[in-house]
Amino acid sequence: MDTSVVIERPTGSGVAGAPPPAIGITGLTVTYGKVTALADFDLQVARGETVALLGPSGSGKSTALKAVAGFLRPSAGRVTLDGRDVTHEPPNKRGIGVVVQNYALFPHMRVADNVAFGLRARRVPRAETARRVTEALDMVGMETYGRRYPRELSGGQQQRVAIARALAIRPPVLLLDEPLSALDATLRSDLLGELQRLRADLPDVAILYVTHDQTEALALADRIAVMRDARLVDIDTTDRLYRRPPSEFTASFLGAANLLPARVAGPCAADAADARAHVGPLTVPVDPARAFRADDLATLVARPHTLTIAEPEAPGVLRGVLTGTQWRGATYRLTCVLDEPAGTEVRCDVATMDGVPALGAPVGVRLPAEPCVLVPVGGVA
Ligand SMILES: Nc1ncnc2c1ncn2[C@@H]1O[C@H](COP(=O)(O)OP(=O)(O)OP(=O)(O)O)[C@@H](O)[C@H]1O
Repeated sequence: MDTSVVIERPTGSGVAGAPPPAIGITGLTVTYGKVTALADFDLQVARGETVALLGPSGSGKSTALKAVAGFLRPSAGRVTLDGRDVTHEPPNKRGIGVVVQNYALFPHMRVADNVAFGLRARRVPRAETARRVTEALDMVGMETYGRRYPRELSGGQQQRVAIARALAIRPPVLLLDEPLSALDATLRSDLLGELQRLRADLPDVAILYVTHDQTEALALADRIAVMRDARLVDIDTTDRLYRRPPSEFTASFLGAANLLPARVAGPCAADAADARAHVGPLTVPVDPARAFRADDLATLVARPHTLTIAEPEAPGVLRGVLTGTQWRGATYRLTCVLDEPAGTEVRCDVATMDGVPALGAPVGVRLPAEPCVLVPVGGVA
């Protein structure tokens, strides 16, 4: 008799009685020849939730999105939509709205026909199609452009039309693959604002948003999934991942971060309230992202805007030398090289140059009063 036990991973939300996730991805693996583009990837997106897939180029973000859309066939794992297994369904049966970075509008069709395309393919009656095209164009502020051709629109306008086209089918799931990356900085910022407004207009739609731009992820996502080398490395709510990154990689990828070498003062559990670590000559309270043993080497994460400048002889500061200043518009970014931990470079954002010494002069760097997060050493490429 076969006594082996097959352990199935849950595809639902994991909570008895809870609705299945709008998007459920379980153990998804995609290979291109010898390249593993996505390895054993798990992610669930709830109805009404926006999850950003954030990671460097080549980390597998678009591959994950394409597998959800049905544009490629995974070598293992499955995809569910609202609990329905769609792993082997073609894209047009999945009922998903997809927007990619280079608009992909049909050049020979007017804007209204582009937006109507998915509805006509679904044989939606003509009057209803007209109503939904107007509604979708209205949502992206393009209601007066229906008769234009794509070539008569700016890049930002074309991307709005592409979003309207995806929305016209009223999809429960919207996949956005770097939708702003082809636009210049001003347009990107405008359209980011519009996507935020649009999000509020679509309270039930689950959105998976692929980007390598942390600003977009921070602005739009409820949760961020950080990817690296075909794998999901960290996932949490946007606020928590930014304020309390669990790894050096996520800390540095999600905003500027100083990574200070530290040594753990005593054994501590993850999240322990009384944990302390030695940083240079100081012993400071820390917020451990995981359990550490006494004397473990670790890394203290401090965002540049949380550090302040002080007199080098002031108590409780890390002494160093000011090696650089850079005006960044709203703030100045100071670079200091610490005496201890020797040679460690820290960046500190200050609103004014008042009290900042001359380049090459000694300076004190004060850590924030709130404990900084302590993460394991290593992991930044
Ligand atoms: N059609 C393909 N054939 C072979 N390898 C591919 C193919 N598409 C992607 N890859 C490889 O799979 C890996 C993941 O690619 P993917 O496009 O998912 O990354 P990404 O994180 O979306 O990157 P980017 O931000 O640059 O778009 C990369 O190593 C890439 O070179």
